[in-house]
Amino acid sequence: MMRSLFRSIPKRLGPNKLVFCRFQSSNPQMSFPCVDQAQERNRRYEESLQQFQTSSNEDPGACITSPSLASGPEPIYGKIVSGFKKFNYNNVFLCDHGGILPKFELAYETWGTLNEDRSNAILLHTGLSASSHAHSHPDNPQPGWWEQFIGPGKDLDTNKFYIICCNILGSCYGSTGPSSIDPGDGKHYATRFPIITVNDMVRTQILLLDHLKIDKLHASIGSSLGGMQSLAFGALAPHRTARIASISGGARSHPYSIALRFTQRQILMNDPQWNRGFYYDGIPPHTGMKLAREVATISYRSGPEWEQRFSTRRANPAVPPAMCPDFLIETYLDHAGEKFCLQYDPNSLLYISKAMDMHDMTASNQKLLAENRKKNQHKLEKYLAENPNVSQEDVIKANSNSVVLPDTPIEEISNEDRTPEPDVDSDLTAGLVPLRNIPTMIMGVESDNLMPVACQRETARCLEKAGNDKVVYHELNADESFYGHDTFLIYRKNFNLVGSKLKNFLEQS
Ligand SMILES: CC(=O)SCCNC(=O)CCNC(=O)[C@H](O)C(C)(C)COP(=O)(O)OP(=O)(O)OC[C@H]1O[C@@H](n2cnc3c(N)ncnc32)[C@H](O)[C@@H]1OP(=O)(O)O
Repeated sequence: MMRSLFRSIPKRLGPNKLVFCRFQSSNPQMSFPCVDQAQERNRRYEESLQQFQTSSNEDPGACITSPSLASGPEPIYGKIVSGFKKFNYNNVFLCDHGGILPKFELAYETWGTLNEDRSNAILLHTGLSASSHAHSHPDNPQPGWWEQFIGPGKDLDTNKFYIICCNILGSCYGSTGPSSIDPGDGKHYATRFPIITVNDMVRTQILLLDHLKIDKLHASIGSSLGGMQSLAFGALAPHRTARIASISGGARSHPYSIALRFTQRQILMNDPQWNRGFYYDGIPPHTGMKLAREVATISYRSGPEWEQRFSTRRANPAVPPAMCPDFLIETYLDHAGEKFCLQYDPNSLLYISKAMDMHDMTASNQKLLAENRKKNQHKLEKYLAENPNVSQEDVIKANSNSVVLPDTPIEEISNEDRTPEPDVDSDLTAGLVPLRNIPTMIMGVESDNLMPVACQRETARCLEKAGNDKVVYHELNADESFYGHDTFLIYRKNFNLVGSKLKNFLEQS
């Protein structure tokens, strides 16, 4: 007679609420609740897909979510259709690596009031998986991912500034990305979506600013990938921002970060359900996503924090050791993966994380991209020839934003005592010349494993060498924050160093 084995595994439902869930093993010999859990998720997804297909005409593939995901820094966007404004750009857009988007959309949200001379706007660039919902508002009252930082009198003071937060190209939270429909054939782009760069993301945002008739920003700011974008903005359009703040970002990726993201992509792409990116009509690669998120979470936080928070405690010392989540750190990672695996589009993760890897503001890389774009101009011409109704002028304007590098290399300040630096330093210095007149705040966190503080030091150093004498550099040491990369997302009342330093920088004349 078949015997069902049950095994209890702990599950956190909220702070300090540990309950035990029971999963039935499909194999009578062995019990692996975490494996059963993935199968159960598959079954639930299949069921909800069927229900969804019968009850709605909407597309289940666009940003899939689970009803159990009702917490976290971002709202549950599910079928993301409202709560933000939309910028529709109906002209062709040529990407840095030669891909063509016949048109694109960007979701954005705003807080505060644009002043009469339109000079108080701050563009808040987001991290990898964030939506435009940085703060609550009447159209979406759920708390945003920077809820505590934005508002009247807050770090981003809405009494003074008009804050614009834009969901990035490639994402799935209302902007055009792999889960969007290709107008060419009415099907999801999936992995036919073009490779995009951080510059491409910023170029679309510059078009949004044109649309909003904002010539010059008070500041371009962001953390993590957002910090990369805020710097890229300075290289693409130095005349369009009065300040830049980059927190835990950097002017180029670190090989360690690339390695971490590569591993996540490999895990995801090797989930058979990824199906080379064409999963929108079926079950998404949720197991790959979950595992990728677990690896990502390891890179988002720090060892010292986890020592204090979890140490080597087991979730339930009363039960025998098991292969499935057992230590508190394991149940924590499991929870983080579970929470995310149906919340975000896997292909968006692939494209955006790849863009982060390729982020490199050295002069040589920026020149290469500019050359690439010139080489690919014929694609635009072909498109225009095939679509005579498209305004040529608009297309040229949209695709003219390119890096503003000097024609002649800058002369390095001579310093005989200085030990020769590796080439990359001068290359990055030359790449940052366009930012030399823009007051720039760089902030790093010593406990950051993902974007090592060395990247922030390098960015600040090269900016100074490029002639920028208004670089403000802050580094939070281990006593000031041990939350690693995610420091910028964690608000601590009366000890909010990220917010307070940013506020000082934004409000100084
Ligand atoms: C790379 C870029 O460009 S951007 C950077 C990317 N970073 C991210 O995406 C951030 C992801 N992290 C988050 O979203 C976090 O929730 C933050 C940063 C917003 C807040 O962090 P914290 O306040 O420390 O909370 P954290 O999420 O770590 O822990 C709380 C959650 O873990 C659960 N939890 C805590 N300990 C355990 C445990 N031992 N076992 C199981 N679950 C646990 C809690 O129940 C809670 O669950 P809930 O969120 O579903 O309510």
